[in-house]
This record gives sequence, C-alpha cells and structure tokens, in this order.
Amino acid sequence: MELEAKLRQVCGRIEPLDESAMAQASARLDSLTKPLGSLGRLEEIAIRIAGIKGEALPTAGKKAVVVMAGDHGVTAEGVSAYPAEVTPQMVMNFLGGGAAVNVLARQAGADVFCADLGVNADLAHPGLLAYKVRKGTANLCRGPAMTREEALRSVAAGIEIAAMLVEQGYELLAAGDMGIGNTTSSAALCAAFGAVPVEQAVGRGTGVDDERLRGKMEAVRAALDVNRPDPLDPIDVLSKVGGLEIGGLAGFMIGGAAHRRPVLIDGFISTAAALVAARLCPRAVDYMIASHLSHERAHGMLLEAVGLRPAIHLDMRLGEGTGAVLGFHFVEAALRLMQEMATFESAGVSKE
Ligand SMILES: Cc1cc2ncn([C@H]3O[C@H](COP(=O)(O)O)[C@@H](O)[C@H]3O)c2cc1C
Ligand SMILES: O=C(O)c1cccnc1
Repeated sequence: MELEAKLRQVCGRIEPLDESAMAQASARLDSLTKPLGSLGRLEEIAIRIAGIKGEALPTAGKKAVVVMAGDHGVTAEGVSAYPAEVTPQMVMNFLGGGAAVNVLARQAGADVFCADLGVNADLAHPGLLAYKVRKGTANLCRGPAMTREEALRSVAAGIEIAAMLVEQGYELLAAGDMGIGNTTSSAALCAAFGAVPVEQAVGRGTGVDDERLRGKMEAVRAALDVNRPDPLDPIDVLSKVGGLEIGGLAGFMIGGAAHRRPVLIDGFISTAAALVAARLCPRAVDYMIASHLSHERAHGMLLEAVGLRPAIHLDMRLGEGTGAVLGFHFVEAALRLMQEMATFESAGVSKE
C-alpha cells in the first residue's frame, strides 16, 4: 500500500505543460526566416519541449538512454526466435558498448545506462544499475507474471532511475528495453487494456515463423483467459501480463515527467510501457515524444492509443532504445533551429 501511495504522489507532481513558454516558442518560430509552419513537426516538437521544460528557448542538454532489462517466463512457450540467455548476454554487450544502441548513442552524443529490473542471471558489473525485483517473470500463460507488490516495485525502480539521472544533469531522456519474450508480454498488455484487438496485437518480434506466431497468439489468449486482468487497474494488468523491465520503463516515463524532462519513446515494448504510464498518470503523455514507427505490426495502433505520433519510419524492429536515440537527432535539430535561425527582422528578409 505504501508503494501505491508513493506512486499516486509522484503522478500528482506532474504539472501541466507551460502554456506561456509554448506561446513564446510558437511566436519565435513564426518570426524565423521560413514560410509559416514550414518546419512541420519539428516546430511542434520545439514548442512541446518549451512547454515541458518551461523555457521559451530550451536547449537539448545532456542526453541519456536507459535500457531496462528483464526476463520473461513465457519464453517457455517458444514465443521468441532467440533463446532467453540472450537477455543477460545483451546486458553485458550494452555495458561493453557493442550493441546497436551504443553505436547510435555515441553518434548522438548520448550516454547509455543499462538497468537490471529482472534478468534471470546474477550479473555483476560496476556500470550496471542493479534494481532486480526478481529473477524473471513467471509464465503468464499459467498465472500472473508477478505479484502486485513486484509490479509496484518495478515502477518505483524506474521512478528512482529517472530521478538519479535528473540529479546527474541529464535533460533529455530515452527509454529502451531488453528482454527476450517481451513482445508477447507487450501484446498481452495492449490487448488487456483494449488498445489493440488480440488478433492484431501479436506480431513477429525477433522474427518468429508462422508456427511460432500461432503459438504466440495462443499464449496471449491464454494469458488473458487465465489472468483476467482488470483494464481499469493498470498495476493489475502490469502484474498479470506485463514484465519487470516494462514496469521499470513505465516508472521511468512517469519519473521523467514529474521532473519536467522530455522522454523519447522507442518501439513496441517501450510504447506498451508508455500505455501503462498513461493509464497510471494520463498527464505523463504530455512529456513523451514518440520517435519511430516500429515494423512490429501493432505499434501504430498502440501509439495511437497512447496519443502519440511517430516522427520517423525506418522499418526498424530492434528495441533497446535504438529508435528513441535516433530521436535525439531530430529533437536537437528542432531546438537548434529555434535557437539559431535568423528572424525576418535580423536578416532583413521581406515578409510581404
Ligand atoms: C541479439 C538480440 C538483441 C536485441 N536487442 C533487442 N532485442 C529485442 O528483441 C526482444 C523481443 O523480441 P521477442 O519477443 O521476439 O523475444 C527484446 O529483447 C527486444 O528488446 C533483441 C533481440 C535479440 C535476439
Ligand atoms: O518495436 C520494437 O521495439 C521491437 C520489435 C520487435 C522486437 N524487438 C523490439
């Protein structure tokens, strides 16, 4: 109960966007040497970041991506194209700098953090954010993935990680996931919340064949039948069919919003976490910026259910925060345009 109260308190701290900063940013964009509105969604993003940070002319500041990792008991059903051991192995790869997200983060000038919310293995590395709630979830086809208390602890861990990064001076955050089997859990979450019908919620994830895809669909149906998650109780849904890293990511998004930091959302799993965050604290959505549209088939519908629109579409389906980190580029581009472009007046360019 104490964790529930704390969560309500953090949600209550999320403020509405700063309308005055947004109006000033909008006026500034209209004064720049370009046809009105011609920078399209970049203008929308710049205005929103102004509202989030409460500054008319914000800069991007220090950037961090957090990859939250957790294992999934549902892998016993053969729902992934890869073995569960990949989760801890990839955690070590993130810490060693060799994963796709590390390369993209280096290119974007961002730091990568990796958090263990529930990996099956005992991991020891000085760089790892150790927040293990339990070793992997239980098989959600047979019963709840975790207890309500564990779900709340995963969300609380994400809130704590966001606070720690804000304390370290990070101003722009991105959310990434690692957990073999987590597209199954994410599909079950989408369906449980009524965001996407079951038949459309299940996709190929890491690239399962038709037979495994059918098994994955059965697994999601079984998860909903056996657990009967209550869509009006987001923690109930998270605990029954979610994942530890998904809870962590939802908390991270809520924590970022409570600290007035923009949080870039990645692909399917990250957006499933965004849906949990949105159902817990609707106002947190104002602080989220969608990055890409994943190739995973339900992602578009899921983004829509959260109330987000992706900016780029590169047919990526990796996760890890890779799409979100690409988002650093266009967020920074939007802010630099607003900061650095000449106005009609300063450049002596005729308006009419
Ligand atoms: C080497 C490797 C690196 C990854 N990085 C992210 N994922 C992605 O794939 C997993 C989800 O797909 P499914 O539900 O089909 O298991 C997650 O770990 C996700 O982050 C990876 C998967 C693999 C194999
Ligand atoms: O959209 C994603 O993030 C995704 C899709 C498939 C597999 N892993 C991640």
